[in-house]
Amino acid sequence: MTESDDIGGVRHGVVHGFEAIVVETPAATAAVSLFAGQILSFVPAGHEEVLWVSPLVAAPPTPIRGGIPVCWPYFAREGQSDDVPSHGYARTARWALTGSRASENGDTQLELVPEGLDHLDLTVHMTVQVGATLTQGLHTHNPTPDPITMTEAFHNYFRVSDVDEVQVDGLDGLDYIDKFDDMATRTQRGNWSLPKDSGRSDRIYPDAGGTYRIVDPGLRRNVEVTSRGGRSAVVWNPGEAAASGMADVGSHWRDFVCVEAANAGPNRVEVPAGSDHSLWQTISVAPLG
Ligand SMILES: O=P(O)(O)OC[C@H]1O[C@H](O)[C@H](O)[C@@H](O)[C@@H]1O
Repeated sequence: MTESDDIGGVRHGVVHGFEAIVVETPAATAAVSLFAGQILSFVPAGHEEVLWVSPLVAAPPTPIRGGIPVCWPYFAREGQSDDVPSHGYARTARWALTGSRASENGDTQLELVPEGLDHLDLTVHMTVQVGATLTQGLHTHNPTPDPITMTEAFHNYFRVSDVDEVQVDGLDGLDYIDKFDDMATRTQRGNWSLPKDSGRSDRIYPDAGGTYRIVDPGLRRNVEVTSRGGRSAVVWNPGEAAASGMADVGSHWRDFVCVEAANAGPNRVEVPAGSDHSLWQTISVAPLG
């Protein structure tokens, strides 16, 4: 998509203090920050805000705490030296809107590219489709003559009633790498809930099934994430003690859980020379029955 059709419902605005592309369709509203290409808001018609953005969010170039950070071309500092920014360069780049169009079903599609990342070997662009569901695609191209290995994530911050009261299903029986326990491998038994003993979670679930559901009795809704091209799930909340040392979380740690669609840990992606790779996710909301 290199052309912009002249469609209604797409405008520039300021959301949470960030210059953003605001999308309004009959089925939903959404906003994408041009700093970081980060989706900051998704509100399907008849529902409340799905995403959490910290009320203590800092100004650029500090990464935005909340919404959907795009971690690219690596997750955390995996496979990198210690002196690189956490979660890659895309989440502190300025992004440009390169296309917008209406699809046949009334959804609005955006295409965005990060600027100033020409020093990287890989290139990337992102598609965002706003409708009753939110679909996001991160498309990596390797223009070099050699294969390149990468990791990545959609680092979704979901707004919840109380992280202590929600569960995440779709993970039962999976092994996970516990980043809060020296990368120990353990097995998930039943749904995820915030561990009562440690009060925090930083888990990579490799080879996960691709469908994860946040069950939130307090907000009386399920939020479902389905991923294609993303073999890992990550579930993160720093818990009270660590959050108190984070300027942009603090006392608000209960208000979100990150359930991320990723390729991380052992699920590195090798992009062959001259080839492409896409990470997709779709987010949907349903009332709790
Ligand atoms: O503080 P950030 O760089 O935004 O990272 C926040 C978190 O992201 C992921 O979930 C990682 O697994 C965590 O280890 C990390 O703490």
